[in-house]
Amino acid sequence: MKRVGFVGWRGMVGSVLMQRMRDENDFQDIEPVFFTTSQAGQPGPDVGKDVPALKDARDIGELQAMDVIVTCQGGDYTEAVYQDLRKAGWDGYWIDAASTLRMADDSIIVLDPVNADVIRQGLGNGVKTFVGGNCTVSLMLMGIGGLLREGLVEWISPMTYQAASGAGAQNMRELVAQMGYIHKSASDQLADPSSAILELDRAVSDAITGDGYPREHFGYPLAGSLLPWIDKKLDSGQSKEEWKAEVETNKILGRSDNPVPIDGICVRIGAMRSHAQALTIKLSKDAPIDEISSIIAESNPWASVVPNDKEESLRDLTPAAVTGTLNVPVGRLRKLSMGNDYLGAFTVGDQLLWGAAEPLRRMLRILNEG
Ligand SMILES: NC(=O)C1=CN([C@@H]2O[C@H](COP(=O)(O)OP(=O)(O)OC[C@H]3O[C@@H](n4cnc5c(N)ncnc54)[C@H](OP(=O)(O)O)[C@@H]3O)[C@@H](O)[C@H]2O)C=CC1
Ligand SMILES: N[C@@H](CC(=O)OP(=O)(O)O)C(=O)O
Repeated sequence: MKRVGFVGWRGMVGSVLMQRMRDENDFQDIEPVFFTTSQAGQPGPDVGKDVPALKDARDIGELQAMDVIVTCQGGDYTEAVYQDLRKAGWDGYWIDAASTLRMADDSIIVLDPVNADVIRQGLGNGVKTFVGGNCTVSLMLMGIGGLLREGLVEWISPMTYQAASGAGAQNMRELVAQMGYIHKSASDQLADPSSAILELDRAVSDAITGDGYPREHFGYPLAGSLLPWIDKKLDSGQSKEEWKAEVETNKILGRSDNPVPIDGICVRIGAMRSHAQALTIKLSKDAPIDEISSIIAESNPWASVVPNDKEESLRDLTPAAVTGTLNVPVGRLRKLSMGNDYLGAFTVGDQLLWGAAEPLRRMLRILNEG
């Protein structure tokens, strides 16, 4: 049985990973050891079997005793520990949610329903470092990866609608606090159905722009507004989140030598934990919508096609519909007025599941099953 060390298991991504592993009985087949940066010596979590007390996540000696380390602790931790651990001679498997090592030459970005072949080849070549992809990228590929595989895509422009969870647990709290603050500020006008709508609008607007609006974590209003920038600015004028779309997609697909151009604008909206994105896809040929739909629906068990109708789209193609599930529906499929080789699409998925925890869980399973 492999000794598997878990770091970052009590954070937001880590908690989702723990839940999925419990649901799938994954702990049964491994010897889990839990680490912490702040609570060494305390009891480990309940995973249905005895586990030792929490170990210090910065203790290289303890980490070296692991066959596999799974970390959801974040990039600072990876930077602080990974190189020292490798330099100390540790040759185990490192599975990481953070972006730090994603573009390293000796790492593979894992999303096995899309790139099992790349993962298997990497394992065969002795790769030991496996990193989960950016949430938006992974969710796009779970939805329309089949079209890329079939060579139907010349380029993609994704316009994203990203949930608060991508910014962290405190930001999710802040979004709800902002919603509550708005409601409180406008409650008098809301309680009186005959009040003038512009009075309600003014109360909301004053609340959002006023000093009392909770904005410690986002810095700006999200509820009642949106944030058209995610992560830092690069010299290209892209945000880092936008830059990831092309480089990560092509690395996941193992086609960095012949990359598909992918670029768009990433936007934070007031959803809790499911990201959505509208895609403009330049097709390499005038493929019929029926063929495109079949490729998407058959590409993996979690992708599905929502018919391009109002009722189905409003019911099935939203953050509210998919949150907490592994489903990645793709809809609004239609040829755009620019020409028959321009495809419009809209897709949505839970960014804490396929966007973060699930690819790591499945990578551990692949290692365990050999
Ligand atoms: N948020 C996201 O959408 C995604 C995040 N990631 C990556 O995962 C990393 C971790 O993200 P996320 O899970 O959001 O981080 P969190 O802030 O939720 O958790 C990180 C660590 O904070 C410590 N911590 C301190 N106080 C608490 C508390 N009250 N409850 C729980 N944990 C606490 C824990 O470490 P300890 O036990 O050692 O004290 C925990 O492992 C990110 O830095 C990023 O690299 C990747 C993809 C998506
Ligand atoms: N940046 C993403 C979340 C995230 O953690 O991405 P990455 O794993 O690439 O750092 C978002 O804000 O929605």
